[in-house]
Amino acid sequence: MSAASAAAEVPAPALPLMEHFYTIQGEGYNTGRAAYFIRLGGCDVGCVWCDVKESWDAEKHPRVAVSDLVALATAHIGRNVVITGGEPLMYNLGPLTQALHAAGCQNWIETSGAYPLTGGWDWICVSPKKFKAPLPETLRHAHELKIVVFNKSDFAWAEEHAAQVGPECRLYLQPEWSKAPQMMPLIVEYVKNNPKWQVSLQTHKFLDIP
Ligand SMILES: C[S@@+](CC[C@H](N)C(=O)[O-])C[C@H]1O[C@@H](n2cnc3c(N)ncnc32)[C@H](O)[C@@H]1O
Ligand SMILES: Nc1nc2[nH]cc(C(=O)O)c2c(=O)[nH]1
Ligand code: SF4
Ligand SMILES: [Mg+2]
Repeated sequence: MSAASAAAEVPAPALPLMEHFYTIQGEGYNTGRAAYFIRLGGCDVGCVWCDVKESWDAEKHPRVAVSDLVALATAHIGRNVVITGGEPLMYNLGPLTQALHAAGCQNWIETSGAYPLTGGWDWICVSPKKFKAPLPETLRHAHELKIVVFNKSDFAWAEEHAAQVGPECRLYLQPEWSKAPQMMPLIVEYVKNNPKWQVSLQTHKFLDIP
């Protein structure tokens, strides 16, 4: 047996699955588009304002085989799949993204960029965090940079990261959900004065959908 066919018979490692749902992408460039969300468990970045802290402990979530994840993601008419978490890049996403592509999916990722980029992606959203710095290599691959604005010092921090992405990368400022009433007027003024940036809102929270 060749090394290649032996490798093909080794099943891809199962991944901890917190939740999965078919919804509308609520944030950033692909806002408004139907997408199947796969939320992997496990994150050690520790954002104080994280809106999905239940995802952090990978052990709390069952491991699911790649083939079963693909079956879930392709059970609806849409073929856009968002891999999120938790921090999805804590895992090697090569086998999952390969299987999703083979099933005709478009693979999108939501990541902090704190771990090496693995897998094949049609859209990469990097949302860097102060709590664990993004890798320069991952920032260079971003199609979209999405900065969560928690206080007014975050605009200068956003510019530091905008200087590290490629020339085609879309730039978004998204208010931290609980601070939106205070931060939104500042974001509006900032985008008016710095039009390379765009506003991103967590529209799914206004719509009360997942
Ligand atoms: C829950 S995270 C999971 C993916 C990855 N760990 C990350 O942080 O990019 C998904 C997206 O939600 C954003 N997010 C998390 N908590 C938020 C909050 N309280 N307000 C606004 N955006 C938030 C993150 O910055 C990220 O862009
Ligand atoms: N509708 C919807 N859009 C999203 N965009 C990014 C999300 C995430 O938690 O990664 C998310 C989410 O949880 N729901
Ligand atoms: S990196 Fe993402 S999942 Fe992890 S704590 Fe921060 S917002 Fe939450
Ligand atoms: Mg979310």
